Parts: sequence; C-alpha cells; structure tokens
Amino acid sequence: MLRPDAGEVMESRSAREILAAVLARPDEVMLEVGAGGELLVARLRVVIAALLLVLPLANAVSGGTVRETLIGLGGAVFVNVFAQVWLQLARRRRRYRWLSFATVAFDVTATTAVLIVLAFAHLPAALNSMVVWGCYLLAIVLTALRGDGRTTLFAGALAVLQYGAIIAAVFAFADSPEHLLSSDYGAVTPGPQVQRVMLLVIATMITATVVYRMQRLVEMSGTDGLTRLPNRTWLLHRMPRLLEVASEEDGSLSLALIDLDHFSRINDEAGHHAGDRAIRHVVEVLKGMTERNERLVRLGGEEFVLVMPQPLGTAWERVDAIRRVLGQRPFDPERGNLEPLRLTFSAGVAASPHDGHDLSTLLRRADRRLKMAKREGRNRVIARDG
Ligand SMILES: Nc1nc2c(ncn2[C@@H]2O[C@H](COP(=O)(O)OP(=O)(O)OP(=O)(O)O)[C@@H](O)[C@H]2O)c(=O)[nH]1
Repeated sequence: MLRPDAGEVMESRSAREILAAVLARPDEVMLEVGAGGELLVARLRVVIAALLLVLPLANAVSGGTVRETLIGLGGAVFVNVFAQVWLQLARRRRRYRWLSFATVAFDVTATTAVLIVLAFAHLPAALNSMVVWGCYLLAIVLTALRGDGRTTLFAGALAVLQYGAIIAAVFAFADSPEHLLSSDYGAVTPGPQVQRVMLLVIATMITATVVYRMQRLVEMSGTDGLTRLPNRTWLLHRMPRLLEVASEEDGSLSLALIDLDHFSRINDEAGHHAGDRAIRHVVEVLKGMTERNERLVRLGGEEFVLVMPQPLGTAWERVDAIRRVLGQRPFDPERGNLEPLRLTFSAGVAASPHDGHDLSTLLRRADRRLKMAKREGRNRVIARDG
C-alpha cells in the first residue's frame, strides 16, 4: 500500500485541526525560526522608529505649531527608546517567552495611541487616517515572521478591540454630525468603519494561514519521508540549542552515530522495497527502546543519530542495550523463501562536554569511533578513541 506523503496529510486536515495547530505552541525548530523573525522585526522597528523622528521636524519646518512639534517629538523619542529595548531583548534569542506577545501589544497599542492623539487634535482624523490605521495591518502581518499563530491571533484580537473602542468613543464624543465632517479627512460614517474592522479580521485570518503553512513546511523539511523521524535539517537546527541548555545546566549530552551493517546486502538479496521496510523495522525497534528525553534522527541512508541527555558511559550502555535487542528481532523480508534476516549496527558515541562543545566536533568524534567499530568487525558500540 502506498503511504500518503506529508503534503497529502497536510491538505486533509479539518478546520478544527488547523485552528488547534495555529493555537498550539510551535515546535522547537519553529521557535528557533520565530526567534530569528522576532530579531528581524525588532531591527525593522528600529529603522521605522528612526524615520518617525523626521516627521515632527518636517512639521516644524513646514510651519506647524511648537506644541504639535513637541508632542510629535515626544512620541517619536518614546517609540525609539522602546524599539531599542525590544531589539536588545530580541538579541538574547528565546530567553524571554513573553517577548513576542509584548512587542505585538506594543506595536498595536502604539498605533492606537497615535489615533487617540489625532482624535484630541481633530476628531475625524482618529477614524479616517488611512496611514496610521494601516499600522494595525502591518503589526498583524509582521507576526508571520514570528511563526507563532498565537501572536497573530493576539495581534488581530487586540487591534479589533482597541480600534473598536476608538470607534465607539469617537461616535460617543461627537455632539453633532458636523463634528464628524472634515475637509482633510472626509466624513466619518459607520459603514466604512465596520469594513475596516472586517479588514483587520481578514488580515488576521490570512496571516494565521500563512503561519500555519510555514509551520507545516518547516515540519516537513525537518522530517524524513520514509521513517517520519526528524532528519539532518532538524539536527542542525536543534542541536546548538540542546547543547547550550546542557551546558547552562552543567549536564552532559551524548550523541550516538548508528550505521546498519552490510545493509547493501539486503538491497541486493531482497530488493530495494524490502530494504526500505528493513529500515522502517529498525526504526520501530529503535523507537521502542528510546526514552522520552532522547531523540532519534535519520541522518540519511542507513545512518541514524541518537541524542541522549546522558554522560558518555551511560550513553554507551543505552546504545549497546539497543544493539542487543535489535539482534533479537530479525527482519522478515516476506519474499520468496528468504529466511528472516538478523540486522545489526555499529555505533560511535561522543559526548559534550567530554569530547567537544559543538555538533560538528561531536559528529566527527562519533564518526571516528563508528569507523573503528566497523574495522573491528561491526555489531559493536565504541565510545572511546584508540
Ligand atoms: N532500500 C534502501 N536502501 C538504502 C536507503 N538509503 C541507503 N540505502 C542503501 O544502503 C546501502 C549502504 O551501503 P554502504 O554505505 O556501502 O554500507 P553497508 O553495505 O551498510 O556496509 P557497512 O556500512 O560497511 O557495514 C547502499 O546500498 C544504499 O543504497 C534507503 O532509503 N532505502
């Protein structure tokens, strides 16, 4: 039977499942991607804030009142100070879980604050200034870079609530219809305001869909198609953070490079399809033996990595126990009169901080030990050089 590929699984999700995915905390790889997005948004905010400083000066030069210029300048300085604070916090990637919610609240509320200031100067400006209102849309759309559907829905809900409150307040404060007429901004009427609120809702839905799609693509790019295990991309994205956490907690992190022995023989004798099934059989056994805090990754071909939050000695014992269990569970090729085949693997283990502090050093060490295990006759696990 053909397995549906990841793309088909993605398409067949119900609306409720999609909503649940958008509301869920993103996976670790997506959080890493989102932290990069937060930093990008923070840098963009610094540039926009710096441009805002020019506006009050332009107002002064073009004959604006001193009061207007000072209010504008005060607002621009306020936004610049916060933009710098958000940038410094975003540089400490993923240190603060609340950061993206705080920055989203800031972006939306800063827009609302400007509309309120405009309302005090000229009531219709609060509801008919397209440029400032457009900042709500920007705040919502930019949440796509954070890759977290929860911040998108938060931005949308906050924008709708705050703008809805401004609409209610403006209509409540306008004593007569003339108060809602402006030569610069036109007439303020309820119809277009409802449309604007609808546009905010639509922008939120579109952005949430983009986030959902991005999350699924990242998930697919980090998943191996044959075994559904995390793949090399996942390892490259995730390991630096896992190593960082282990070092912060003064713990060890071990990595076992596992390579099936004489696997080409299975392909030669039983065929490529049986080879695929043999790989899935091995993965089933390995997955059955791994614990909740361990991660099994398919690096490529018949090569796997097992990541364990254990020191070197314990990790060696774990992998050797898995090796013995695999030896007791032969693979049935279900073809002709071929007997069940006993599959074995060789493995090299390396650990942080014992053997190194980064992924490439650990992989190099583990590979050296794996090669030694192959040379010494296969079906063994080696955790030390020489
Ligand atoms: N069926 C199948 N075969 C694969 C897959 N990926 C890699 N292989 C095969 O795995 C075999 C790996 O062969 P080698 O790297 O020479 O090593 P080996 O035969 O396992 O021998 P040693 O590693 O030296 O013990 C090749 O025949 C590949 O075609 C896969 O996804 N499916």
